[in-house]
Amino acid sequence: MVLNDLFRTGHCVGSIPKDQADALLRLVKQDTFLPDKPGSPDIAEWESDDPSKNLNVPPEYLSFMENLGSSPDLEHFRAHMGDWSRVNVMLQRGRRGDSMGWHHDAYDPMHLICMVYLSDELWTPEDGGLLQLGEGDIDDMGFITKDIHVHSSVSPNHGTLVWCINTNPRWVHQVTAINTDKPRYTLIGQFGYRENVMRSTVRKRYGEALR
Ligand SMILES: O=C(O)CCC(=O)C(=O)O
Ligand SMILES: [Fe+2]
Repeated sequence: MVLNDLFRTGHCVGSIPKDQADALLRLVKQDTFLPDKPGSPDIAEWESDDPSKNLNVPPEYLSFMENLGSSPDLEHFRAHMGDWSRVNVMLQRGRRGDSMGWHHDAYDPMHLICMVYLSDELWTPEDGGLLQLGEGDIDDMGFITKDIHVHSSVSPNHGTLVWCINTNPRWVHQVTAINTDKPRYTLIGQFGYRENVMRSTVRKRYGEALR
């Protein structure tokens, strides 16, 4: 965890050990994915619409994320706010043509999120599927408006780990269109507090259409 990067730009980029990435990729390849909206990545069948209420995360993924959340790298956060009492996990498979527009993870009010990429093949920028991390002005609802300044573009290579602060709605991310037949796997972790999740009225605030 590079605190300067994280607090200057809202994100930082690192990696997980190769043996852990290899073990996760083996699991992911055996998983079943269901289609989401056209143009959006497929989602693991064990996911739920409300990640904070999902009790069906396979234990191998959950334990990996719980370990990541308790790593010394995150001590700064836990010193301020206490140990995470809720860890969400999601898994997605993007394919050619899929993309995701600029957003922060407003669909669940968790404090810190991470993305872990898993792949057998090497990704180049020409393959698309870049995770872009940016910043821009927001409207009164906390949604990004326009003129996003892109801080980083990250290819989804095996073992890459990206941390994002999810409490500042100016810090957003998107996924550019995938231009290759390589499957693009993302394991997503969200770290926060059960109390906040239970009290959340996200759909009341942002509307029922929110994912
Ligand atoms: O797959 C990625 O790189 C990003 C996924 C994401 O932003 C999300 O599911 O909210
Ligand atoms: Fe996201």
